[in-house]
Amino acid sequence: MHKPTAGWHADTIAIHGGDAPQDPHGALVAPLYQTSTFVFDSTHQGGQRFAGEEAGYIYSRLGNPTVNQLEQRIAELEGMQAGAAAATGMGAVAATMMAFLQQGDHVVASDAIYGCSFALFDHLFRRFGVDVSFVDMSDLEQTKAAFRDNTQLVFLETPANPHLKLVDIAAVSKLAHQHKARLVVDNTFMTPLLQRPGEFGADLVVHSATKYLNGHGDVVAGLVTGRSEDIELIKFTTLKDMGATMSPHDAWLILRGLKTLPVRMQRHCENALAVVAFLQEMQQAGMISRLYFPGVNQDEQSHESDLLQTQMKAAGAVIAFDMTGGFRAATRLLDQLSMIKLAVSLGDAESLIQHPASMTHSPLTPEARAAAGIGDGLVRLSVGLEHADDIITDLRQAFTSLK
Ligand SMILES: C/C=C(/N=C/c1c(COP(=O)(O)O)cnc(C)c1O)C(=O)O
Repeated sequence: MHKPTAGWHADTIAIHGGDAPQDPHGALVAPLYQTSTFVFDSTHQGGQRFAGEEAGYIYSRLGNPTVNQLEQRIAELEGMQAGAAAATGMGAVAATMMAFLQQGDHVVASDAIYGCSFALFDHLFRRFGVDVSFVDMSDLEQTKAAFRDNTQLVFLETPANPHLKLVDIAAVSKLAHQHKARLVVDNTFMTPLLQRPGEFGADLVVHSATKYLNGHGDVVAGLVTGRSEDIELIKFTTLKDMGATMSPHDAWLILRGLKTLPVRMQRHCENALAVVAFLQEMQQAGMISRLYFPGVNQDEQSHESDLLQTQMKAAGAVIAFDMTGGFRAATRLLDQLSMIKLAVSLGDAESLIQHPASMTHSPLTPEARAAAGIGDGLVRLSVGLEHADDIITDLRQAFTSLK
């Protein structure tokens, strides 16, 4: 039966997007194809499939019906032509970047990115002869100056991990394309519900699906979307041969999580605004020296409020703040919380809090951490789906205990 996907809202695509594998029994939820390999009718058919002469599945590292359904759904949500699924967010980042790089190439990367993405670029890529320039992409002149004749890729996160720095996707995309480079945007903190980087010139959009997309803290996975030819290259060179493909079971869980993504993002964002208001009280009380949340520091980046209007539908639900008392105060605060969990990751139903300098961004060199403004007093909070009052009550008792 033809599915009229054109014109659907994201809320509908999140539930019905992607072609469900044919099921003879009419199951509402497509069966999970938890299989490593697929049986051929004949030797000839097997050869035809390997040769690409006949459509059909071969082996789950090369493609799987459940995984394909997810890849199609995330591509429809991002408004991109195609998608590819990876075992982790880092698998998606690595497979995407390496599909377009070779020894002697150059990458321009934002200096505000997740610690392991920094480590992949700064440690691993350099070992294989790819040079990376890390720049403050809120400074377009500095960004422009970083390009070289051999620049093949530009990589950024916005809002960036850990303190939500915003980057003008359209402006950086223009610079990338002027230099015949592709722009890769990591959209993990927003999801396509709040931001679609492809609409502002991103060529490839990557996600840690571990976070909001799955949203239940029970999967580690990654996704990338883009033009069909780029996604094919990623799927059938780096992902296939690096072996960083997603399991069918993880894809099935993420398909399940995506159904509630729209309502979850709405609640995450509502809760975050209430928590920001409380943290602003702590800032006025002198316990927080600086609060990071899109649109909060109007003085710093009025351009930030423009971007919040033009490329984002909401500010998201990750908040960061510098404790006035530095590392010691940050440690005491985190250790005092009871309902909010002291754990890395983000985008789960449970509120999670962590210390970037010693945890998620510990792979950064001290110089890189300083350049990215990640101090020892910085705390990052992923606001969950609990009742906002209960989140605030837990924070309030922890702050009170510091007095
Ligand atoms: C512990 C992990 C955290 N982040 C991860 C992450 C990844 C990498 O995603 P996998 O962890 O490989 O699924 C990619 N892109 C972004 C913006 C991320 O925040 C964390 O920050 O808490």
